[in-house]
Amino acid sequence: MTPRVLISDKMDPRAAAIFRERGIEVDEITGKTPDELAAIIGDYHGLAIRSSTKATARLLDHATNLKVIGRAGIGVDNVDIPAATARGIVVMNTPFGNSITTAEHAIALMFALARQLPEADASTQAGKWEKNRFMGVELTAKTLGLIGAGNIGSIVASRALGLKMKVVAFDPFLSPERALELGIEKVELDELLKRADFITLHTPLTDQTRGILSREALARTKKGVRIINCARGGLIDEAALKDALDSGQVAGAALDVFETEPATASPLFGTPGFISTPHLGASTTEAQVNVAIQVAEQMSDFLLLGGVTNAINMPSLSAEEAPRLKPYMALAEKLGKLLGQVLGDQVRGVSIEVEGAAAALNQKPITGAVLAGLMGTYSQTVNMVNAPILAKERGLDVKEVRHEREGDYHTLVRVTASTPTGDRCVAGTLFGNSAPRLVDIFGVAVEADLAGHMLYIVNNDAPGFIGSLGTALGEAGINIATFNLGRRAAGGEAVALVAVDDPVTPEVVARLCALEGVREVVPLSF
Ligand SMILES: NC(=O)C1=CN([C@@H]2O[C@H](COP(=O)(O)OP(=O)(O)OC[C@H]3O[C@@H](n4cnc5c(N)ncnc54)[C@H](O)[C@@H]3O)[C@@H](O)[C@H]2O)C=CC1
Ligand SMILES: O=C(O)CCC(=O)C(=O)O
Repeated sequence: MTPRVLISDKMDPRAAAIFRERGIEVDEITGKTPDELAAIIGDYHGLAIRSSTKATARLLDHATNLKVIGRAGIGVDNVDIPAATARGIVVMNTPFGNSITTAEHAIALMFALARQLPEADASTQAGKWEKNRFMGVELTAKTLGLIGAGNIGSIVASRALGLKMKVVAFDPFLSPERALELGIEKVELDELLKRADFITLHTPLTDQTRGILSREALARTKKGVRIINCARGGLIDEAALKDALDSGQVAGAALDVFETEPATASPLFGTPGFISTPHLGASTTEAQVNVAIQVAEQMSDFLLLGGVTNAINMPSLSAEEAPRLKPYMALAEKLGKLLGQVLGDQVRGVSIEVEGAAAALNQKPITGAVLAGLMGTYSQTVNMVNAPILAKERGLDVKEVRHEREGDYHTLVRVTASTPTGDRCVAGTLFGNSAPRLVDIFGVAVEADLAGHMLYIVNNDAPGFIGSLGTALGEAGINIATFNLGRRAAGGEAVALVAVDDPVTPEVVARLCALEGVREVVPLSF
């Protein structure tokens, strides 16, 4: 059967041309409402999008034939990845095609802020010739504070250094070696806020980065700072930014992205010193050609040949290895995700050991899956293919160890993370050669399926704890699906892995932390 692809956002015509050349039927239907899209999505095997289409769980419920979503761009926050994964839909992005363009937009906005270009243009074209009204600032010798020094952030850094600026960066995952290579200084957020004359944001929107420029953070900035956001709305508290512009704490702000898009109204509009563009970061001919060609090639390869490139939710694989390796990679990714969610930016290195039956397999995809799971908790551009390169760039020390002998399990994958406070180890096996199971978490034996929403809880082993935990979750309306317990010794440290039916909010986490004997609570999702 001929595959059919729907292009539902405005995309360079080369994408449609490639699909047609490769024998795929393609429709370009843009500007549809979610309901209109839901009514037609069932006819398609591929969906090619930019940022306007929201691939929600509701839309995907109607996508009965959909096999692949291709994002012509980087951020996949408009795609419900767990919902796509649950429905077996591969989600791909094009991690590097628009990064130079987006970095250039950030630099353009920095110049626009420094010289008040939009206001000066409007005034001049209104016939006012207000030469004395517009006094700018030089960029040379000023300090640029980068929040996020990944792909785009590092390009911004190189351009800023060319402008003779000093660049400081806050990025917990930036290694000192990489910072040195980029010629920038790695600092803590507070230090950046104190020192930066300009701040530019280049992180994904995650639970850790949401509101990173909060009201409190804005209050700690150098007075007269200028702020640029070409990453994602939600990184800055927009109401607090408005107040900071009004008070003069922030001299200028340029936003390409907003908490709610399209942003057709905002209290920021019309505020002196405020500049905005309608999510134009990636909008150059060059970037749009790059991402359109790349997404169409990747999606065609997948639909016609089964080739997987730049997938967010699936490892790249050859046809013969796939069936044997797939359950191991699912296990490895879950172990990496578990470590990433519990240990965050503490992980300096990982050792991946395969034992028993696992030792007979190609270890690279298993390592790739561990790294993709680990780094996927803080980067949207990481996938099976680029995880080892990114790990190297970030100075993550990766070791692979193979033990042919069998231990307690006929097959085992063990991942040990080295952190400044010591090594932390998790291990899993396959039940029935296919079902991943966690069997060891930080030295405590358990037997747990890592799936859906979970809670990792460390508590003092004491009578009554399980009851109070169940009551607290029940009061929050959260249903427990499964409960796994383990402990180092009676009366010592105990670990609970609780699968729950719904995500656990930070408020509920805070309530659980307050229960007697609780030492740590981390919400997990798989
Ligand atoms: N305005 C636009 O049109 C465009 C926006 N973007 C957005 O730009 C952002 C960055 O993209 P890339 O550089 O390609 O991503 P990337 O994944 O290469 O880099 C993100 C960086 O953020 C860092 N990071 C993660 N959590 C952090 C935290 N809590 N604090 C500080 N740093 C943290 C990561 O370590 C990483 O170095 C993404 O959100 C992407 O969607 C990308 C292209 C176009
Ligand atoms: O496609 C676009 O215009 C937006 C690009 C973007 O935000 C991204 O690639 O993350």
